[in-house]
Amino acid sequence: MGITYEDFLDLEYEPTDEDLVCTFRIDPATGMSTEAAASRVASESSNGTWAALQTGADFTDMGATTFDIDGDLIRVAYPAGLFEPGNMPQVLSCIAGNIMGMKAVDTIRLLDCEWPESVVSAYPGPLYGSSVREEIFGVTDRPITATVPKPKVGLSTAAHAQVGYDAWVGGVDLLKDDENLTDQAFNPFSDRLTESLSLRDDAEDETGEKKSYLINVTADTQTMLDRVDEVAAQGGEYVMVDIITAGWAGLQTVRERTEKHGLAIHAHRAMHAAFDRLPSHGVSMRVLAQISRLCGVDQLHTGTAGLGKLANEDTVGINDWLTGDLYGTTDVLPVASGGLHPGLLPDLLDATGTNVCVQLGGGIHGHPDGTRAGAVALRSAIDAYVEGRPITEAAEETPELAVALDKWGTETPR
Ligand SMILES: O=C(O)[C@H](O)COP(=O)(O)O
Ligand SMILES: [Mg+2]
Repeated sequence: MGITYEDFLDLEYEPTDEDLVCTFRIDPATGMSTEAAASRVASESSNGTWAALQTGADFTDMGATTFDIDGDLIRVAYPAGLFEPGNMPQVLSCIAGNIMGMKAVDTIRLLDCEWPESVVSAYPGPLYGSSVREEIFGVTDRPITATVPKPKVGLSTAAHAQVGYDAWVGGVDLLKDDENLTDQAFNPFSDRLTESLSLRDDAEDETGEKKSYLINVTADTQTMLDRVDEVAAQGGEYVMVDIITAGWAGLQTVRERTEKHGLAIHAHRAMHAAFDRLPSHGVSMRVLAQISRLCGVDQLHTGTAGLGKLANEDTVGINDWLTGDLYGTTDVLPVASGGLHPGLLPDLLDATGTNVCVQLGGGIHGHPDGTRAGAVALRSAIDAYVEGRPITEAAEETPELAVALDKWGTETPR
């Protein structure tokens, strides 16, 4: 028995319920037919290589099959047995591994995956998902809100916590660390945790509302686990992980530990654009979101439907996937963040619906009257939207919102 590229292309093949089906867009190299490139994608991502191989009796065929070619789109079916149960790095070493750099294609993009139940069931999925709104904050009718103090790094521990306090009492639900704030000398992790949770308690007393803190535990895996334990011991409800830079293995290990403590995971996606920004190459944000759900994040940044400062692909489609059914697993709460301000909220929430977390950094702290006023403006805009009122009407009663709308209007920042 030998294996050659041709063995990985079968346009008559019908995927089974056990197969993981991946859709790729490919641009074959000069002189390479689509069929030849497509068969190489299936080969290199499963059990083939550039040379024809001889196999003997002690061999389980874990070959993938390209079963559909439609212009530059190809679909590849992978047998579930190719994948180690619950090992996301291993899955990605198949479906987004060597093929991303192989010369048979000038570009290749993993656009979408259809995950079989046999693969999904080996992952924990989120502990809370969008139920954080109700379970942590007791909120059912509105998006929850978050804010990142700005400047994103450099604030002292006391100043950072004070910004959190001002935002909480102004009406924000969640204080969030920025993606590059972890444990630096100007604002050490442990001090920040203690001081912020102390002011959180004050803000809860003052407002009568539940408040919480997304503290960034991102580091090497052992340090992340220590920080997760510390957050739980101090009475936090969440940890935040930069899931792309920390890596899927680290995230999976953190997810095991957060389960033990009942903590939720807020996932920041910094560096995702290295994979998904160029439309013809890499791994789509849609697939990164799917992987995040399997690995068990509760909240995930998914963009702002084109309204904010960051380049976005299909925010609405991704959010639908994250909140849709996946064999009964818990959903994920989408987080809209990056260049938002109150004037953009109606269009944003029209696009995403209200089962989201809305995060404003500059859109709160850049308010001419400061953080607390910025937080009041955000909350007023959210409440008006949920009540079905124009935010311009709410601005007549809430001067903080009027000032924000006057400053930013409905412009999309860059
Ligand atoms: O981490 C984030 O989500 C960003 O720092 C958002 O900041 P911005 O609201 O000022 O764009
Ligand atoms: Mg940020």
